[in-house]
Amino acid sequence: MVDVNKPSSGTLTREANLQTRSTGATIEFQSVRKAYGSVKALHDFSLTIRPGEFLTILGSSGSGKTTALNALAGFSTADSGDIRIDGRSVIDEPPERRNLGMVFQNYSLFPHMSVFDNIAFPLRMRRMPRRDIKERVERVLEIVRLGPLAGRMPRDLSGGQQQRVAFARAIVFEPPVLLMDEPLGALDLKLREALQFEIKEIQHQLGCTVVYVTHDQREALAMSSRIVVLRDGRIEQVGTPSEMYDAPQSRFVADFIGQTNLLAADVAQPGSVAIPELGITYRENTFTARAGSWYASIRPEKLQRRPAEGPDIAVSVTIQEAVFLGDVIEYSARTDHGALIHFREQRRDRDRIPERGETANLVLRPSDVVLVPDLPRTSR
Ligand SMILES: Nc1ncnc2c1ncn2[C@@H]1O[C@H](COP(=O)(O)OP(=O)(O)OP(=O)(O)O)[C@@H](O)[C@H]1O
Repeated sequence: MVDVNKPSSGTLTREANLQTRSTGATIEFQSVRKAYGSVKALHDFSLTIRPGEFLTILGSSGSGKTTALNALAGFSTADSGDIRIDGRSVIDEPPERRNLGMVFQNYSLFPHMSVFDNIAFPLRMRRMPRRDIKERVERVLEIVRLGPLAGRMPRDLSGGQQQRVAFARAIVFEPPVLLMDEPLGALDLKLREALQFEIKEIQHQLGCTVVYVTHDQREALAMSSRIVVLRDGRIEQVGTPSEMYDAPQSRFVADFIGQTNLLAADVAQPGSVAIPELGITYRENTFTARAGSWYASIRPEKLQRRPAEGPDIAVSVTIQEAVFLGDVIEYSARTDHGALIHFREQRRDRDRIPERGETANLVLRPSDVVLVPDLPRTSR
């Protein structure tokens, strides 16, 4: 029997024979603007989301994520601009005409309806024959592994189970687009990670386009085909998770996505870079950065204790703290020029962990330094 209380590894959903499959839609935001009084929540927001894409809108609180999602859902009206789904403008259509599946943080299940009836609701609204409804709901219950709980009321379910019901209700009518606003925000970390896999797996099989909102960069990296970073209502950068991590285009994105060391850098002429806090100057011909002040973003795993080779840059440090994380050790260390930096090592068997006060030589490849501009905050 399926244990519905246990977070899934994803294998069960794979075994469920999915016949449900929708074709994902293309979504276009065209210069969408929205202000609340003097607060400009969304400035000239333009973005094309491809069919079947898992697109995450990522940003800190108040950056405009929900405003963008609500404009797409039809819960709020854009001040100007257009939103198209498969080429059709939906800007004047009420939410129910847009045919979108939606999942929010607070489950929003109907408390007086059983799990079955909650999931059946969108199909009844669409006047589907009773026999087809039963078949569809049972199939979706199997996908989200809630079959044994079909007769329960929402109040008798755990948070994770309620969220699975909300997810089932959103996918049961096979929508071409699924909107999710912080759907896992109320759950604990372990359950959140298990459901991340499950949602991704099911979306992959359904083929629908997903627009997902979160402020959690780890969740965005784990789930998305592409991420949009919003800052103060503007798009700061759009890219795949690896593009965002490996090639951030601003100090903000470098800092927001993953951990990094951000250090002031001076480019004297194209290809000649000084990072005073590391006490280094080096040449890197692939840099096309213009002369001036930049920030060097160096990911902690790029700093390594190993012999320098060829063009490698060496940095001498004194260990401050070593944090044992099982397979990985994270260190903080002080450079000879006063900067506190972080580096991270995979732990190998029987490696001795250096202690506080020991010196170490770290090595870095010039191509692992990403120079980013410090773009100012925009005024609203
Ligand atoms: N109904 C409203 N009335 C006035 N201001 C609003 C309203 N809704 C949103 N705002 C403002 O618009 C800006 C963007 O809000 P939005 O809810 O889109 O941000 P968010 O990124 O989703 O934030 P959070 O992660 O906290 O939900 C914020 O400054 C917010 O205070």
